[in-house]
Amino acid sequence: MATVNLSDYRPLKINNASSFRIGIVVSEWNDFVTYNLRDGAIEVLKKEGIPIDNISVFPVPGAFELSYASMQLCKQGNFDAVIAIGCVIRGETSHFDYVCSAVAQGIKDCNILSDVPAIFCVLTDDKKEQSIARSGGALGNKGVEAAVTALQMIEFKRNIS
Ligand SMILES: Nc1c(NC[C@H](O)[C@H](O)[C@H](O)CO)[nH]c(=O)[nH]c1=O
Ligand SMILES: CC(=O)[C@@H](O)COP(=O)(O)O
Repeated sequence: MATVNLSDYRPLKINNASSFRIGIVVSEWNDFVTYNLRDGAIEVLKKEGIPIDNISVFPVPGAFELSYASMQLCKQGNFDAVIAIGCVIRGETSHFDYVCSAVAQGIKDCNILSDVPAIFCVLTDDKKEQSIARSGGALGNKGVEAAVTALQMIEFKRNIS
């Protein structure tokens, strides 16, 4: 299968990006993946003009905890967008399904129940190799895509205000 880098993007050139404040919640489970997602996101935010002091990173134990932490940040009102970063890799039991479903619903709830865009940057993979490929490997970096999405959603919100 041809490798497709899903993270190629053209600079967004967003107006007033220097005023944007971004919260990043990153789970430490599978940190060999989540830290690469985090770094990919931060690289894009800096490229697009977000001052590093406007980017706040908050670690949590696992993907399941992303919901609580992201909701807290969204409701706090100090950020223009929150990016939830995690990596869930299937094990032997159905625990994978419960964790993935819970965090997807939890981040969705942040969008519905708060006024702050919450970006779902959680890999839900069957194999470790799939996660590696999507966190700076042959298939790009989902953290890059999440950062682009965050900026686009902030601009969306400002355009409708
Ligand atoms: N197996 C993975 C987990 N499991 C831990 C849960 O996310 C959670 O921390 C625990 O159930 C306590 O509430 N977390 C991941 O992020 N990735 C996994 O592969
Ligand atoms: C996604 C998980 O929680 C997973 O790592 C748990 O592994 P297992 O299903 O083998 O207990």
